[in-house]
Amino acid sequence: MVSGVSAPVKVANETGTVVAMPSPAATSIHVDGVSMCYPLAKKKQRTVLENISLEIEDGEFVVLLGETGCGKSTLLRMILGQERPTSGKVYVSGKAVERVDARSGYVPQKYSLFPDRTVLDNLTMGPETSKYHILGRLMPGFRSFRKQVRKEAMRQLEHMGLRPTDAGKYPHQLSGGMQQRVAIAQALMMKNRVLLMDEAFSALDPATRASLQRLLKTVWNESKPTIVFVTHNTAEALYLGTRLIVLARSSHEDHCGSKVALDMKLPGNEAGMSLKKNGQEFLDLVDYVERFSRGNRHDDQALDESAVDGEEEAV
Ligand SMILES: Nc1ncnc2c1ncn2[C@@H]1O[C@H](COP(=O)(O)OP(=O)(O)OP(=O)(O)O)[C@@H](O)[C@H]1O
Repeated sequence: MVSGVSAPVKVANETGTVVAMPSPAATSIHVDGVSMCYPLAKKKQRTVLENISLEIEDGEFVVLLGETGCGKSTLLRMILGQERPTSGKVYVSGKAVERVDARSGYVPQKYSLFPDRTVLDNLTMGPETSKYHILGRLMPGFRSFRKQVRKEAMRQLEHMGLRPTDAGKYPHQLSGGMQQRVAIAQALMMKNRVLLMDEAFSALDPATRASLQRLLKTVWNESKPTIVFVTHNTAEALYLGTRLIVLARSSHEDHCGSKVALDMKLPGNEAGMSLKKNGQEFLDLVDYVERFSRGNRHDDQALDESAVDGEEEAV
C-alpha cells in the first residue's frame, strides 16, 4: 500500500556528514517541494502547484483556502495518494505516499457513500474489508469482530446526531446534511489520524453547515486528529482551523503555479474558542486573508492578534 521510504530529515552524524533520517512521529504530513503540472494542447503544460513545502504536525486543524482553480483539491488528492506530484514527494506519518493511502480518511463534497448499501453497511465495510478478505470471513474471529464493528458504527451514528433507525436506511433516503454526517462517521470508523476534507460542507444549506461545523469542532476537540479541510469560505476557515494556509498564484501565466501565500496560526481556536462572526475585527481579518487569496502577497499590513480572539459562534 505504502512504500517504506521515510521523509528525509537531514541531520549531521558524529563525523559531521549530513545524512537523511526518518522524520519525527510528530510530523503528520510532510509536503516536500511538491509541484504539479497538467498537460495542455501542443505539448504545453500548465503548472498548478509550484514547489510547495509544508510541515503539518500531528493534531493540527489546517484549513486550506484559495481562489477557485488554485490547486487546493489537487494538493489534497496528493496527500491522499490519488494523484502523484510531477516533482517532490508527500509523506504521511513519515512514509512516502505512493498510491491511495488507507492511513488517511477522506470526505469529499458529496457522493462518498455507496448508494446500494445501507448506512450501517457503509460504516462497517471499511473496517471489515481492511481486516478480513472474503475467505477470512469464514474464520471464527470474524463474527465477534463484526459485532464489535457494528457496535462502534452505531456509536458513531449517535455521535453524529443520527437515530438508530437511520442505520437501515439507504443514502438516497437521507438529506444532504445527514449523508455528510454519515460520510464523516465513515471516515472516523477507520480510526485514521489524518482526515482530509474537500469542500465537505459547501453543498449544504447554511443551518446544516453551521451544525456540521460545530460537530467537526467537537470531533477535533475530542480526539485531535490531523485535519486538512479545503474550503472557499474564509469565515468558515477562520472559525474551524488552528492553522490557515492560503494558496495563490502571482500570475496567470501557465508556468506560474500556486504557492503558499499565507501560513498563519489561529490562536483563538487552539483554546477551543473561535472567532466572532460579525465583529469588525473578524471582518478585518477576513478581508486581510482574502487579499492573500487574490495573490496580493506584498500587502504587509500588520495583523492585530486581538482580531482572532472571540467566543464560539457558527459561521
Ligand atoms: N486531471 C486534471 N487534468 C488537467 N487539469 C486538471 C486536472 N485536475 C485539476 N486540473 C486543473 O488544475 C487546476 C486546479 O484544480 P483544483 O481542483 O485543484 O483547484 P481548486 O483550488 O480545488 O478549485 P476549486 O476551489 O474550484 O475546487 C484547475 O485549473 C483544474 O482545471
